[in-house]
Amino acid sequence: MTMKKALTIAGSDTSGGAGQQADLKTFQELGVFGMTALTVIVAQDPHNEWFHEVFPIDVSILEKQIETVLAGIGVDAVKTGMLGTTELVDLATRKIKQYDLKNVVVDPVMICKGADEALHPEIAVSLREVLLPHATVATPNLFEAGILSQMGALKSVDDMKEAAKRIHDFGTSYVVVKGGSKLQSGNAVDVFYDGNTIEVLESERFETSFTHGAGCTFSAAICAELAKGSSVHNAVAVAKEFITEAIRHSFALNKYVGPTNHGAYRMKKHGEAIC
Ligand SMILES: Nc1ncnc2c1ncn2[C@@H]1O[C@H](COP(=O)(O)OP(=O)(O)O)[C@@H](O)[C@H]1O
Ligand SMILES: Cc1ncc(COP(=O)(O)O)c(C=O)c1O
Repeated sequence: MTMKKALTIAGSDTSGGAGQQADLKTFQELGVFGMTALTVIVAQDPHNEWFHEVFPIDVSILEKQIETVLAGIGVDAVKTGMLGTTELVDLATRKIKQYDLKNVVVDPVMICKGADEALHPEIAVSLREVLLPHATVATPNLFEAGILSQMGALKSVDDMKEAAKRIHDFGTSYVVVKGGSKLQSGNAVDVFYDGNTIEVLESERFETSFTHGAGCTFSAAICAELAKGSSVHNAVAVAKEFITEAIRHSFALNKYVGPTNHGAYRMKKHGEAIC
């Protein structure tokens, strides 16, 4: 059996719960061979949960990494995470077009959990006009969907539906707007739009702040399922189940950071005790 392959073009989260570390763990858990192209390195102040420093890498180095994978190996699906600068957004898009990639998941990361301001507000324009037209699936969170759709703060499921439609209009085939724990709702609500029908995806919502990397994990699960040949509808359904179990069993690394548990979905499926 040939193993399916997925590439993440994303940042490094040194603490291991988000970014390409989360993506690789998720690919592995879902039985897909993961590869990486590093865009930025994120360092957090260990004594201040709100402070993030982002160090973008040189565009030519990202290009060499992407070429290593796309020219030398090939992929069944690709996802983008934190891209950090307009130059890195442009390069990632150019490569997606050059290699005519089909299963492209764009997680338009503009913010780290806990913050309330975009890390790189200037990349909104290139995400909207350059990258999103080439996305098979886009997975903005509530904040990112508000910026990309130019609707400002989204406060209701109806706002999320409108934002999903506007983002679809940029050329993205499928859009998932993640309400997560930001939306005032009893459940964890996401909105899924396929260009025709809007579906509201609801799951149990956990009272926890240990959701570091939830969005990365969710989009990586979609990417892994697409790599294995799933339809987008099925891939999103598996990803929702994957992230629900991962958050149900999330845990603290220290008093600030708690990642999701990437092994929980597999352990539950195999009837194993979840640790
Ligand atoms: N507290 C929670 N309980 C259950 N599901 C959650 C919770 N927080 C987020 N989710 C789910 O995790 C996924 C990622 O959402 P979110 O955390 O909002 O993304 P991001 O990390 O991009 O901000 C979504 O499917 C969302 O509904
Ligand atoms: C490299 C990187 N990408 C993405 C994110 C976004 O993480 P989340 O999935 O919690 O939104 C972070 C957050 O710290 C990060 O460090």
